[in-house]
Amino acid sequence: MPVEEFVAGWISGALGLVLGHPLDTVKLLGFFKGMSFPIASIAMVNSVLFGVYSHTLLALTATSHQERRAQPPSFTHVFIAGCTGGFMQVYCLAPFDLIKVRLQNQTEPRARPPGSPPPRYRGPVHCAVSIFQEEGPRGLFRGAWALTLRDTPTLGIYFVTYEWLCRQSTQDGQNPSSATVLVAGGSAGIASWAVATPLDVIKSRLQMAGRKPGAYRGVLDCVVSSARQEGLGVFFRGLTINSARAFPVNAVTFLSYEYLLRSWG
Ligand SMILES: CN(C)C(=N)NCCC[C@H](N)C(=O)O
Repeated sequence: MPVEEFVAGWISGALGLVLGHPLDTVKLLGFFKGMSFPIASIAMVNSVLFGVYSHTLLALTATSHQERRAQPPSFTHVFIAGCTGGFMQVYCLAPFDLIKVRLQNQTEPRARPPGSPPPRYRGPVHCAVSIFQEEGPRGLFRGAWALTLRDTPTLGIYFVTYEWLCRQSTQDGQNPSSATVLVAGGSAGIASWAVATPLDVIKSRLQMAGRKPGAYRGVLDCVVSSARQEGLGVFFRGLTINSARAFPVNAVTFLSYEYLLRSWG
């Protein structure tokens, strides 16, 4: 099995992550202060996403990455491959995403008034161990179903948007220019996050609820009670920051992914 797509996905995910670092720091209250954990986790998730996407297209169309400009796959195949990549990366992403959300929602030590109790989780590893001890192994996958609903279709949309925009401004059989890849990749990031944001809100609420008594009974219950209590606007919370971050992160991710695969021939 060719591994270049997985390696290129890992490196491009890491580069996108470094670029998104300032916005993640704002969004995540210091979670990305250290880069080693996100690089080991989110870049690995990107590697699964791009690797599975490319291998699914290979299975569906019998074309390798290099052959796909001359013989472009149909958008239906691109969508199916994107959904498959999105579905497969969820089970790798779920525990890391849960840790991120739990850390994001606790007060930063720097901001704590003197005398207040220390934060519940001391860092990503302590957070993972505590969840495992308190909620069992399944606790680490809390919110995974909402994450599956969020990522399966949205990653289909992600790759279709990218491919469609590249083909609009590229002659048949040619590779898209760097400027085209940057714009198409950034726009794919924005389009996918715009669609993903409502389920992102629900997923984060389920992840935060943990095993608390009175917590939501499931995805639907969380959707209904959030809408009843806070109105439909609740589903668009975070849309602006998600989009502002999505453009540069995904522009760089796609540019480095394409560049690496082209230079490896
Ligand atoms: C809407 N979703 C979930 C995505 N488009 N995911 C793929 C892009 C991942 C990239 N590292 C990012 O954080 O934007």
